[in-house]
This record gives sequence, C-alpha cells and structure tokens, in this order.
Amino acid sequence: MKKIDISVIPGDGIGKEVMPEALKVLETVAEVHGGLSFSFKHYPWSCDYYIEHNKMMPEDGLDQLKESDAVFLSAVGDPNLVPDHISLWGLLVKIRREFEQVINIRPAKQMKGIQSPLVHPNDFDLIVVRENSEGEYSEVGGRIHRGEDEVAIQNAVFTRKGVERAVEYGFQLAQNRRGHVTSATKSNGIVHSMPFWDSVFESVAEKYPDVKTASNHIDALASFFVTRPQEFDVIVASNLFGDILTDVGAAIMGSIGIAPAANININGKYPSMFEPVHGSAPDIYGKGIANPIGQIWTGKMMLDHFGEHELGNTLLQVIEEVLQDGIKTPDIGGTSSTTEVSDAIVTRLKTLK
Ligand SMILES: NC(=O)c1ccc[n+]([C@@H]2O[C@H](COP(=O)([O-])OP(=O)(O)OC[C@H]3O[C@@H](n4cnc5c(N)ncnc54)[C@H](O)[C@@H]3O)[C@@H](O)[C@H]2O)c1
Ligand SMILES: O=C(O)C[C@@H](O)C(=O)O
Ligand SMILES: [K+]
Ligand SMILES: [Mn+2]
Repeated sequence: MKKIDISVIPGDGIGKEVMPEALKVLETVAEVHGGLSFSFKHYPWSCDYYIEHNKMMPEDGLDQLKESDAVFLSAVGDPNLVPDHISLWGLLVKIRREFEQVINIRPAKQMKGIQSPLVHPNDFDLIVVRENSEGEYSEVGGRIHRGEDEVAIQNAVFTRKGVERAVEYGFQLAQNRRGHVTSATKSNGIVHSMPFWDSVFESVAEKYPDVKTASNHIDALASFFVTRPQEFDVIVASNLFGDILTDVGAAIMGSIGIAPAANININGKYPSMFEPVHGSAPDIYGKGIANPIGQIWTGKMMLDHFGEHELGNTLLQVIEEVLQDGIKTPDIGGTSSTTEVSDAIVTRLKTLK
C-alpha cells in the first residue's frame, strides 16, 4: 500500500467549503486505486487563527508541515479581519519561500462542458511557469515620511539562479509537450531586470535547440491569451507577470474557480504545495456555491506529482464528464451547489471500481 501523508490547510472563506469536497474526492480516488491511501493532517491556520494568536501559523508551523509528503492548501485572506499583505506573507508566501517552492505551474486548457467566454477558443492547452521565489515579490524597500512627502520604494529582486531555474523548468516541460516556450518580458519599459531576464532566457534557450521560442511583452501577451491562446504551449514568467497571466488563463477557461496550481520544490528538501489559483472569494463565501473544481483539479496535480498520472487523467476526465452532464456551479453558468458537483464526481468515480 502506497501511503501519502498530506498536510491540509483550508485557510479562509471558500477554502473552508471547497477543501472538504476535494478531500472526499481524493478518498474516493484512493478507493478506486486500491493500492493507495492518503492520511490527512488538518491545520486551522487562517485569518481566524490570526485573530486568536496574532500570527497566521505557530512558530514551529513549518516544522510541523515539513514532515508531510505534500501540503494541500486552499486560499488565504480575509481582508475584513487581517490586511492581505500580512495574511499572505504570514502563511502562503512564507511556505512558498521557506520550503523553496521556487516554481509555480498553472495549466489552462479548454474544458469540455464549459463555455469559454471566448467566441473561438480553438482548443487551447497551455501551462504558465511562474517564478515563485523572487522578482517583484520582495521585502526590499520601505516607506518614509508622511503626508505629501511620503515615499514608498519596492525593489524587485532578480537573481541569475532564480531566473535560470524557472526558465529551465519551462524548457524541460516543453520537451514533453509541444516543444514551444514563450517568455513574458517587459524589457521596453523595465530597464534593468527585464533585459536581464531576456538574456538569461536566451542563454538557456541555446541549450534546447529542439525547442522553439518566442518572447512577448507582458501587455501584448495578456491580450494574445484572449485573442489566440491556442498558439501557446509553455509560458515562462516572473512572479507578478505569472500571477496576472494565470488569472487571465483561468478567465478564458470560463472561471477562476476551476484553475489549478502547484508550488514545486525542485531540490527535494521540502514538500511541494498544491493550491488552486483562486482566493477566498469573500463575495460568495457561505452561500454553498463555490466551484470545487479548482481544488479538485489541484488534487489531480498532486496525484501527478506522486507519479499517479493514469489516475490523475481519469479524475480530469470524470470532471469533464460531470461538466458535460450540466452539473455546474453558477460561476460557469450552472445552478448546482458546491457539494452537488463534488458528489457527482464521487459517484462517477465509484462506477470505475
Ligand atoms: N493563493 C491564495 O490563497 C490567494 C489567491 C488570490 C487571492 N487571495 C486572497 O483572497 C481574498 C479575495 O481575493 P480576490 O477577490 O482578489 O480573488 P478571489 O480569487 O478570491 O475572487 C475573485 C472572483 O472570483 C470568484 N471566485 C474565486 N474562486 C471561486 C470559486 N471557487 N468558485 C466561484 N467563484 C470563485 C470570486 O467570487 C470573485 O468574484 C483576498 O484576501 C486575497 O488576498 C488568496
Ligand atoms: O501570489 C499571490 O500574489 C497570491 C495569489 O494571488 C496567487 O495567485 O496565489
Ligand atoms: K489559492
Ligand atoms: Mn493570483
């Protein structure tokens, strides 16, 4: 029996609604497999936890998580309780950084059973590799003075190692896909870091003569995601560009509620973390209508990570079948509830036993 230990952090808002549904699906996946079992350890770290303890997680929180094979997280943030930069940097960004999850991968593809808002979606299937440890997300800088003389400075940090490993990861992914990598740049406006990014991209590209390349400024690239997404295979992007681009990727699929993501530790020292692209969605929390597919598809990425590709692909296929049956939450035009969608996925999975 292959046993996988998973740390579970539902976090805030709809995270608390979609996480139990995804766990239910994973339990069923294990049953169908027969030789696989999950053990889930639950952590209540969230903005509610912050209100009680004045921190997002305990001092030894990372030590607790380190013992598991993976972290399965949903969403962090409740701006009514804790300012977003404090909640995110105290939990989500902290785990990404301390566990050296330097790569964030976020696929987007046209899904059967969902009407893309694009008139001609043309079967797009792409994956964004987001640099996940540096770039525009930096603590370097500060604020001085008050009133009309106030100044805020935020320094972006781009290291050769950081850019190289993200770009390399993209090329390696492309070799097992359709052999094309696009670089998201902005070297026309950002005069130091982006020409540097371009030069690292070009030098890595030389090592992969079999992979075709392109480079687009991020503004144009965002528009191409809308006008011709089918032309992209792998896209490599800095932390902020990747963040924004993957919300666009989610939007052209039909909803941010279905987009999955993985924060990958590539040196094997710490567990990787799996969490959907979406946040805690305070505007719909408590209504029972959050789309659970982002969290469930993220579970599929976790199965892939542990080498269970066949089972992962089956799960994605089942998700599409349920969507084609019209069992959908309101964000993608349906009338079903969160649990109706996950129950339908569970029921279909069980027929495979
Ligand atoms: N990785 C993360 O944990 C993460 C990601 C994004 C935002 N956040 C945090 O979440 C909070 C809300 O942020 P936001 O409003 O900018 O982004 P959001 O992703 O929470 O919501 C954006 C919009 O998408 C909708 N949406 C999101 N997930 C959905 C789902 N599963 N089903 C149906 N609709 C869904 C919401 O209702 C909202 O209208 C903030 O505190 C923010 O910092 C956290
Ligand atoms: O990384 C962030 O900025 C948080 C959130 O927007 C995300 O995409 O995970
Ligand atoms: K998330
Ligand atoms: Mn984001």
